[in-house]
Amino acid sequence: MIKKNDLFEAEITAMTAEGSGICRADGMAVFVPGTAVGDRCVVRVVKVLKKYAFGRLEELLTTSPDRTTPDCPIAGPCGGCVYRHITYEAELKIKTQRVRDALERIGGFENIPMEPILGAPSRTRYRNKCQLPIGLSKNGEMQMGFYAVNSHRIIDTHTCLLQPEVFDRAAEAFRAWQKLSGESIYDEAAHSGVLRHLYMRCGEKSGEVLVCIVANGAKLHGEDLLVKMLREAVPEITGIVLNINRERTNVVLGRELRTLWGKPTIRDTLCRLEFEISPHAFYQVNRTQAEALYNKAAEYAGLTGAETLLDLYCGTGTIGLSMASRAKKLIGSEIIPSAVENARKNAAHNHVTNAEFLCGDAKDAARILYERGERPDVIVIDPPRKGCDAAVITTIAAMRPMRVVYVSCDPATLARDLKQFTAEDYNIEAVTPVDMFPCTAHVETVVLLSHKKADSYIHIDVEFGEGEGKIPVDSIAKRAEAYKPKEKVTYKMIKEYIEAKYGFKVHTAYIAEVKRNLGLPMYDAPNAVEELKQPRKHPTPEKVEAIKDALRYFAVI
Ligand SMILES: C[S@@+](CC[C@H](N)C(=O)[O-])C[C@H]1O[C@@H](n2cnc3c(N)ncnc32)[C@H](O)[C@@H]1O
Repeated sequence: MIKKNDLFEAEITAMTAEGSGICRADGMAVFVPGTAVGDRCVVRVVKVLKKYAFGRLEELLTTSPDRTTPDCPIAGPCGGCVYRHITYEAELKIKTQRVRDALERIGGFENIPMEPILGAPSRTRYRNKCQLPIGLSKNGEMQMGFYAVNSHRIIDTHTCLLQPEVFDRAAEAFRAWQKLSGESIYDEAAHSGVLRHLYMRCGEKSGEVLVCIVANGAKLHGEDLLVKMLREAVPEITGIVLNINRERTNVVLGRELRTLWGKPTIRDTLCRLEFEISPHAFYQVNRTQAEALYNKAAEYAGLTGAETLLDLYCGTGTIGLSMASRAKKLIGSEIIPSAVENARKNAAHNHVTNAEFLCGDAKDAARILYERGERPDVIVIDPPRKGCDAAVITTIAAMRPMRVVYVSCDPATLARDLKQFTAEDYNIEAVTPVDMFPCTAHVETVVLLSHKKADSYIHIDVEFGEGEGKIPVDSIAKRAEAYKPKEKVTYKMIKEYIEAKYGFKVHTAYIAEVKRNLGLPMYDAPNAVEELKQPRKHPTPEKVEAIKDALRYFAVI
């Protein structure tokens, strides 16, 4: 049995979803970051759990043919680019395999109709947004850059190959201003000091740049000087704003904004539509690949101009709006009110007159639309990482659209949801992985589902509710319940995951507190309830994030 600090020699044979290489020692899987399939290496055991272990690469004995020299000096410690040490060809193969594996193992599908992955034209400088945390070094100097892997330790960084070069210039001007003005730096532990984050957005097509300083206060020392220095160094800047965030939180942006100069938004063009983007608005960070993804979704939607299109989880409406000219009617639905407001504005700004946007949980929105008698011909769904609520899929199936286009950012929850769709009479017609975030572990997938009996179905209208001839809403909930994942995620699993990944322990009560704040069911936490009887401190923001990460990992959220 291997134990911590053991050294062993092994070959990397596969990759985890997070981009670590997998090898075996004493029959146990060991995950080693920074390795590649085909590497033969000496590994030091860092942590041993019941079923797997974590290791550190100590020495590379034989290098994988997939390896390439990382072109970024902080690729290792930063941890953002888990694939910068391998070729793009190899990265795309890994991402394709990840989608295939999830569909086979979780979904139980065979003969998957996979199309080639849509790779990106560039692995560098593709992001149009950055948020750089600011902190103090041990000798009291400002540090700005990225958090080291699994921590809140800032790695001072002057360039990031994922971000446009214009952000580097703006960041340098900001650093120079901080030295001159002496504005204080935020201290997370003490919740004191002013400068928290430098947040920037740029319009790839418009060339506009917005610089947003996130501060623990409503005023900066030397605001005029800041505006002057930024504008002189970066003439592309079209707006400089101050975001006020006085909360003890890991959330980057506060609610309040004050414009220091120029305009508080930027414009960008996506699929021939123009979008006005504020610091708070959701917008795809890789515009070029977002277009590739939307074009594939539009191809799968197969609109002719006669259809009603429903865009569930529509965010600021971008996917649906990009297809609106090819549909008779577009209905978008989204849970965040400000995103719905943005979607309506985006529609008006682009003279789209056949669109309507609703605000609400997808589950309720789908049911309300069903009850209203809407029978969309095509439904596009683009849910968050946790996938769709089972009740959403059940109601979609009751609407019997000809086609469903599922856009997913997590192959595991996609596979789970596709299993339900196929049980609800839908066939998987095509699957295309899309690489939206080269060098990182993320992969998006677009799937086309079509109704199994599209040519021969009888249309039955069903009324939800109580009374004769109506279907009780309860029965939908029961049907949906049957599709919920069966494996029970225990507190122990969450604790083990966090200890392995972050190196610290968390109380059951902390997990329970985070679950309760997220509105998750608490029935499986008798110990947590006991522990909560004792007065206890609340988890630190770092622990809250670690717990949420674990809940996401186990697909609880
Ligand atoms: C992956 S984003 C997709 C956004 C949009 N389709 C786009 O491409 O820009 C998922 C969206 O689902 C929304 N969302 C999350 N949970 C939801 C729910 N339960 N009901 C409705 N919308 C939800 C999020 O606010 C977010 O805008």
